Amino acid sequence: MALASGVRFAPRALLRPWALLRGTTLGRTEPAAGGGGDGARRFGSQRVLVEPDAASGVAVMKLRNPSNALSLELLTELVISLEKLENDKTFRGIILTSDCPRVFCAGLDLTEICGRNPAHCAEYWKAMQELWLRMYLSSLVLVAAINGACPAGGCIIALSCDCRVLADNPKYRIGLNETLLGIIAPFWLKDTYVNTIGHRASEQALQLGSLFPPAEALQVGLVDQVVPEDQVQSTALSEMARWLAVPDHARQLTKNMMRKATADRLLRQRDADTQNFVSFVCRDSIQKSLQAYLEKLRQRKG
Ligand SMILES: CCCCCC/C=C/CC(=O)SCCNC(=O)CCNC(=O)[C@H](O)C(C)(C)COP(=O)(O)OP(=O)(O)OC[C@H]1O[C@@H](n2cnc3c(N)ncnc32)[C@H](O)[C@@H]1OP(=O)(O)O
Repeated sequence: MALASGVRFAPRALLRPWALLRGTTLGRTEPAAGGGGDGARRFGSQRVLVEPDAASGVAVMKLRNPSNALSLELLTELVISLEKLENDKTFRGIILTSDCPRVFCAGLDLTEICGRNPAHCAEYWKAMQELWLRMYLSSLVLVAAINGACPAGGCIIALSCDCRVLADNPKYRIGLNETLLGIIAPFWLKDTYVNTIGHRASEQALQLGSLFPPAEALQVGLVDQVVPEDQVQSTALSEMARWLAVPDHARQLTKNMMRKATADRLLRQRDADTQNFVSFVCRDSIQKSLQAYLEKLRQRKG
């Protein structure tokens, strides 16, 4: 964890993301539409598309999984893409957005924890912890351009960024709705919520499983700007410029000062948190309610 200009304080070797790659296509590089030099080359994988702009030092990272549910593969590909950008000194910021219509991120991929064995659930949860740790402590500026629904794990991905811009569409609700599924947000999701909107608002929202429409999300402080849908990207870029106007080392050390204690809490209890998650989700009663919820989602589609 060097602390200097170009600081990299994110714990890099928390887990070896490459070891998680199972038949993904990460690492492919393709020229962006219109061609161009290195700065215009996209890279990415099946589930994450990265459009880097070397001139501005900003990369746009697009999620492109079905409903952007956080499958093990998506988590792994996100960690690897993030690491790749962090290790390239050209880049100072990432705009995270969705390539999937109407959904920014549907949260945990429930098929990863429904009808799976404990070992799989543990592997999955470790990958979730890993992504959160890396995003929450990233030395880069992360701006979430939220162009769709953003429940539960999707909300946590957005809250791990430094700044959030939400499209003004009443269907694009954001929040931690775990209690409505009969599950409990783990302490580090709760901590992230409290750090963003404060204790009392979190206490209410977490117990009620509130999903906030844009105006309410802005009011409670879950997002920083609500703008018409066609202005989400441009507003995210303007926000990025504001954050990048600050010298990197001062901003990075300040970010670390604000977030490290929260991340350390998970780092200290990572194994216990994994065991707790696995024993909870593998209970028969929880499996039944997750199964019923998934079924409801599938039927709703028709
Ligand atoms: C100690 C215990 C600790 C426990 C901690 C657990 C932490 C949990 C955090 C979570 O993230 S739990 C997941 C919560 N997520 C949700 O409740 C979102 C559910 N999805 C939706 O509400 C909607 O899908 C949407 C995101 C608003 C999108 O709506 P849209 O109408 O555009 O799409 P659908 O037709 O509903 O869905 C399309 C397709 O995707 C499947 N799907 C949606 N969400 C998930 C998901 N989270 N996991 C798995 N699959 C999902 C849905 O079933 C459809 O599938 P199909 O096969 O195409 O029919």
